[in-house]
Amino acid sequence: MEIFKRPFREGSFVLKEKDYTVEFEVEKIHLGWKISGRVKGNPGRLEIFRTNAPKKLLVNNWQSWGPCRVVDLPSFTPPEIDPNWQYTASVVPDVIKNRLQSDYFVAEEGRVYGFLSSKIAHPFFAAENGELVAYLEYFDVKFDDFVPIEPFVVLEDPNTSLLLEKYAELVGKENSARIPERTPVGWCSWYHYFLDLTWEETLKNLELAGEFPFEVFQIDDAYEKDIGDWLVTKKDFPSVDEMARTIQEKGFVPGIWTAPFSVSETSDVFNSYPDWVVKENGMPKMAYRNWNRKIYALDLSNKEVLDWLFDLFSSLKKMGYRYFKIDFLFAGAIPGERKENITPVQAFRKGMEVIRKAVGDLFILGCGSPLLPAVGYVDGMRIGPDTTPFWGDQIEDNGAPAARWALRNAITRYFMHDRLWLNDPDCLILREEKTELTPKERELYSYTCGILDNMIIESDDLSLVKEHGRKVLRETLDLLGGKPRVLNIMTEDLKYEIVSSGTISGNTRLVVDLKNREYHLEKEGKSSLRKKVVKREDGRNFYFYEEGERE
Ligand SMILES: O=[N+]([O-])c1cccc(O[C@H]2O[C@H](CO)[C@H](O)[C@H](O)[C@H]2O)c1
Repeated sequence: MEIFKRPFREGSFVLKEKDYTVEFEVEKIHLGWKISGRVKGNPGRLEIFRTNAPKKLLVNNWQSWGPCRVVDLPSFTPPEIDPNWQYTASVVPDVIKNRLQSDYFVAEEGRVYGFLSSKIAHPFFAAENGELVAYLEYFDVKFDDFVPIEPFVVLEDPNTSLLLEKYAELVGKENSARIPERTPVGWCSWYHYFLDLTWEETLKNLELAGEFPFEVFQIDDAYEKDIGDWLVTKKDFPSVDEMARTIQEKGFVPGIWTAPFSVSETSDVFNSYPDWVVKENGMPKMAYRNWNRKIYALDLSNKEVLDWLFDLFSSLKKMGYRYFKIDFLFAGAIPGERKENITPVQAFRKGMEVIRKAVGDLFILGCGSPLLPAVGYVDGMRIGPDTTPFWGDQIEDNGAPAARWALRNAITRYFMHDRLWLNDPDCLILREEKTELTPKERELYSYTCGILDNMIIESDDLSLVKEHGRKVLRETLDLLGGKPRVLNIMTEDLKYEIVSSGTISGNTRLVVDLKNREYHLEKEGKSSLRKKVVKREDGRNFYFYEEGERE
């Protein structure tokens, strides 16, 4: 093992290079070592750590939709990257096009290597000629004064799941993670209606939602005039204000979808302020392509842009929205030219900070988001690709929508839940028509989300949800409240064993096979204990169980 190109050992060190200086310390911690320090100058792509690469690795993509999966290094070949989506694949696309890349952390059997934050640099690992190398990418930004490097840990124990949980606990503490006490349960329009949602159908579902155990009623992509023009609705919809009022009057928490760091080439906001976006050679730079348009990224280093964002979310809050799904957040962190010379990660966090300030303590669900830089800003986070009303065996495991890969990510990123935020495994689809999912697949998806104690949001035309769907939803909610662990996280056969102690249904165990679409669920009986999560003074979460009625 090497640290800053020297043999790995404890102590304090200084590394003086032509373009930069690093001061760092290697210390022993529980289950391993921690490396922290500071850097000054122009560090570029800074090598932190180097070790022999194992054959089998748990590899993680930087943002919500990307895969977190076990990869066999000897047989790995770099994937094809769609130029319209190169930044969802990687924020350093030159790396992923040539090597195996893992962002933020990487695990092998018995060992986890991980960075505790991404506040300035982008931390990643690359496999190079049989070695595993950890880098901090500083995107050519020069620092006149010392700035902290993102702390790095090496953790060792035969129980890899325990190590990942420990790693997440350290990340949560480092970033003052927000862990809401209550998991929102609700309805979302996207996975039935997609862009064809109408106000008439919204009202129909709002009426039916009263028969379901929902708290949140969230309108997704469809209502807005254009990407960036969030306060103007399409012809069929009433005003954004009236939508909130109508949902509120029915007794639900009004929820709304936006993609706040994105503006389309046709939007009013871009055409009024073409200077507000991230550029390349002085010209607006395409962040990604969707909705048949070029999408640009707002320059979050620009004070005017931040003021606009603050006003947008203050307005939505004032209208009565209390649940904000903020999507395509990776756009805020793409590399490119910005007004101020700060890293894309720093810019992204300025945007997140402003949204959090504007909405106060209301619920923010991150989506399409860089993971580590968002800890401490979001309450919930999508941790996988979009689900689909079909299983998706034939769909590639690259972040494209597929129920199978969405659920796989909910399992492999289970340890983030309750430590970095609440995990959103994406919506349950429980309708009996206009779906190719079999009853077994619908049960399997839902019960896995339940035992993982995740957010439970359903997305259906509720008039198509019959007795089976209602029962599955009830049983899913009864699986919440436990402390889940995936016992065989490093498995390659997509057959996972999950246990959760202290759920509403007692101690539970689920074996779920994503290849053969089979599951086996065991419940030990209803628990009379109720789970409590208390934030300790040191910022970590303390879990305990007490006697008494569950809420
Ligand atoms: O369709 N796509 O190409 C595409 C690419 C990437 C993400 C994506 O879904 C994202 O946005 C939609 C609304 O547009 C929903 O809010 C999903 O829940 C969210 O995850 C869709």
